[in-house]
Amino acid sequence: MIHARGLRRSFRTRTGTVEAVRGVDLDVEPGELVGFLGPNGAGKTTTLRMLTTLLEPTDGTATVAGCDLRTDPVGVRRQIGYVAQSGGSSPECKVIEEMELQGRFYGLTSEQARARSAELTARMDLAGLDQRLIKTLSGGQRRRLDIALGLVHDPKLVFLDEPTAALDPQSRANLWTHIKAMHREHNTTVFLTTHYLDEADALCDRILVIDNGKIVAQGAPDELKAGLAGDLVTFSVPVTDGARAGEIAARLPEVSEADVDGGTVRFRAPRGDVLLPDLVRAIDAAAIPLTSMSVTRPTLDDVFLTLTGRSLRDAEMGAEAVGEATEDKETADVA
Ligand SMILES: Nc1ncnc2c1ncn2[C@@H]1O[C@H](COP(=O)(O)OP(=O)(O)OP(=O)(O)O)[C@@H](O)[C@H]1O
Repeated sequence: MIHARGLRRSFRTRTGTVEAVRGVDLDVEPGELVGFLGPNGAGKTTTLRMLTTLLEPTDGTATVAGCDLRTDPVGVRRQIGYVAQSGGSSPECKVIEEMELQGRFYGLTSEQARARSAELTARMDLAGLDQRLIKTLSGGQRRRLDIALGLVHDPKLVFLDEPTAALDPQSRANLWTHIKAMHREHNTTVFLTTHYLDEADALCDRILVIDNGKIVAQGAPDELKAGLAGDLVTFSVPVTDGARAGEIAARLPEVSEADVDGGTVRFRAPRGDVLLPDLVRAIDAAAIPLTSMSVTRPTLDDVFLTLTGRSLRDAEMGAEAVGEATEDKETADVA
């Protein structure tokens, strides 16, 4: 559905050239829900704007929904839906007017546009709000309307740029439900950017991690986490049995970093949950009484920390501070 090779984009600013995207290769297959995760300024939006034909790449090639980005940008635009970070609806318009206008814009007859609007407003939980001015909608309702507008022409591929930015936790969870339903029930391929770890974790089949304009890792959320040191397994036994329990644990397959502290044994394993039954059997066979046991999954923040040497949250805070100091965007584009 998306195949990009060596995508690059630089911008000339007053203070020099910014290499926003520095050679991105990516493949998204039909029906996937892929998250593009990275801190502020990592290059997510720039990549998205290139893939949606809004920005010409400085270098590289891509096909999007079967059309070549450079030679057939109109074909790309016909096939995709794009929901920008800022949305695209007019505050002074009524919901129904905006929906129908969007339908007409994509070549639907008035009747088709009306039917499509009714279907999408129902799907996005906006039924009953048809006659409301868009400026009176809540943040969550407005984001759902933005997504409905992006779906008017029934695209097989939808790009969502920071879909839940600035929403409260309840509205975010609600929007996730709608995005999942769109993906599952209509088999829509979704490519979304986010800098929320929990969002990427909860929503996405696969995550591409971008930092400094380059993809630094990709995989299913669980794969990425398991690719680290693995889950942390902790269990407790009587202090007198600690050393023996530690030796038993260390003999289990794929166990690393086994450590004993009194009656507490800790170790790492790629899938701690899968290892637990074997561990329980082995400890039981040695007639050692178990008093407690837990498995802790590494977080995506741990993944980011391992890959880049800093936490995603620190990176975001750092980028925000830099962004405030050098607000130099939109100076001049280097095509
Ligand atoms: N038009 C522009 N002119 C100059 N620099 C730009 C322009 N657009 C983006 N940049 C710079 O390119 C880098 C990548 O920006 P981009 O918006 O793609 O990041 P992002 O990962 O989407 O961040 P955010 O999460 O804040 O949206 C940043 O350093 C940004 O300041």
